[in-house]
Amino acid sequence: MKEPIGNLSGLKSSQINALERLYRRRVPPAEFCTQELAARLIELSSDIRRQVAILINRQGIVEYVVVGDEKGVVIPELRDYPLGRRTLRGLRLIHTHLRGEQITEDDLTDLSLLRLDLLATLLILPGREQIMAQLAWLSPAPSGQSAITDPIIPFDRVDLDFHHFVTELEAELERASQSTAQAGNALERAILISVTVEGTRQEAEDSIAELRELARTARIEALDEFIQRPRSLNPRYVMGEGKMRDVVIRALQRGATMLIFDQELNPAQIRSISAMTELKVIDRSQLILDIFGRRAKSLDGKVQVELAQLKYLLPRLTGRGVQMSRLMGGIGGRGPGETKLETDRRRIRDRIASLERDLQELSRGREQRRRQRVKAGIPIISIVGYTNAGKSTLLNALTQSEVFTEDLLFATLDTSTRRLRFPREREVIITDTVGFIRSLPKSLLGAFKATLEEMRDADLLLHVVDASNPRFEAQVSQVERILEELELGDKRQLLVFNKSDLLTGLRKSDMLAFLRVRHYARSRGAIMLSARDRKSLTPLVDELQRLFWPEETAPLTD
Ligand SMILES: Nc1nc2c(ncn2[C@@H]2O[C@H](COP(=O)(O)OP(=O)(O)OP(=O)(O)O)[C@@H](O)[C@H]2O)c(=O)[nH]1
Ligand SMILES: [Mg+2]
Repeated sequence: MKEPIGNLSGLKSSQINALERLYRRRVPPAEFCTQELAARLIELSSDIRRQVAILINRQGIVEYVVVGDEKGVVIPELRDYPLGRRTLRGLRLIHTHLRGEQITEDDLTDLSLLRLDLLATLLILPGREQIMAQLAWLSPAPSGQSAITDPIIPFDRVDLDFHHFVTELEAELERASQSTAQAGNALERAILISVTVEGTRQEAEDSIAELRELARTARIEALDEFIQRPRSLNPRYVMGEGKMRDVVIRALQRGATMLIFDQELNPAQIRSISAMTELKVIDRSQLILDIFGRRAKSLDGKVQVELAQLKYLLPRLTGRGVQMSRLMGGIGGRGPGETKLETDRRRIRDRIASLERDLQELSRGREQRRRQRVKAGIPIISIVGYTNAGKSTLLNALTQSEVFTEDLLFATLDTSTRRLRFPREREVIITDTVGFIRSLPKSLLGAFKATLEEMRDADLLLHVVDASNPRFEAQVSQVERILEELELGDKRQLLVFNKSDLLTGLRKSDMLAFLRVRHYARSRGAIMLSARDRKSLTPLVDELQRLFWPEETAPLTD
């Protein structure tokens, strides 16, 4: 037999038994609550001077009996009724108000956050005997008020065919959330959130624009964006609790399945936000990890990504099971895997240790191959740059090969190495590397280990920039900063401004922006080219030849 939940202290056992018997009640499908049940709730509630709440499922079975205090009642975690992708919980909440008060803001917050089928309060107005009721339900209108509240009326005048009502409401809510979400192959629908106390609004916007790109790469549809720039960060919710709640309600209204934060959340923040909602809560790092997880093809890449994922998750595994599973569930229910999820921290540590051994093994193999190359005395060039700059395309164009390229972030995770032949039997080795991105957490840098090793060996770093990206300056500095961090700042570098074909359009649409790019490129001695146009590569090839074989003055023949 189920027991009542909540504030039972000081209650007589007869009172507890009476509350417990509420679990035996049944409500017919057409009614939201029977007259007798309503009367009983009022009676029990005034006897114990506390609010009493019941949650009834669609079969009319009482699933939870909850006791509050005089002013309110705390709804427990509805573990057996996860929301998942449904728009409504499948539970209605009926509770008593002791002082004849109207439905409160807290009641409406419960309704919105829990996505209840219906919220009803039962009350007796002062000096009256009759049981009164007030009903509220979620509004299907995609914007504006999230709930609709009826006036208080006598219980016996409530005219509601519950089954019909809830079916219609659910269909309407479903339609409303679908109309905001585009049909497509998106795995998830997300609300993007940036909360920052540093930098300008423009910087926050640029960063969230990039987060949108990351989301697109992970096949997540971004439904909406919130940028908050509070004076100080809230330690529990990053933004203020009330604001966080508004965002969550908004997200549920729009049919979102997850919240993505542009800033890294600490474990405590992920926990408190997850306690507020069943939406998945992830941050930029986790999103990047997820993309890496999908994109890693080689054994080496896979091992490194799993390692980075586990290292990221380990300190975050202090929560209860549910939160843990949500954290590790990943996007579209993937991630390091549901089975690993139940394993405890100990097993994760073991796994980390074993992956690290694998990695060492793999790294030894790489080391050997590299040593051979160095011994052969062939110059090595590493192509580096921001993600999506066109690094792989340039490698392909230079070496006439077919490395995978795509207009998504992190198309390349595994390094590929090609030979570029020059006249007179000269050649260099060119390696393609994973793209950089801002706010790349340290734990993720480890995942680039193979790439990094390649870069250490390089005689020259070819820094490729997407000249058509409005944020190219910031991207150049990001890449330079990461290279500094990797202690590669002193390596010889050549700046290449790629996608020059797109600048013709820019010149027409935004002359000033065009001049800015050109000025910047010239002042930095960059080579302009388009990796899509092989003819435009000649200045680069000439320059490489000049750099590696300066004594030769023979003109390039190609
Ligand atoms: N218009 C134009 N598009 C280009 C040019 N070079 C590359 N692209 C496109 O830019 C996108 C990204 O190219 P990739 O070569 O995959 O970029 P990457 O730097 O290797 O990206 P990651 O591997 O994701 O870091 C692709 O859609 C390319 O077709 C260019 O010169 N002009
Ligand atoms: Mg690439």
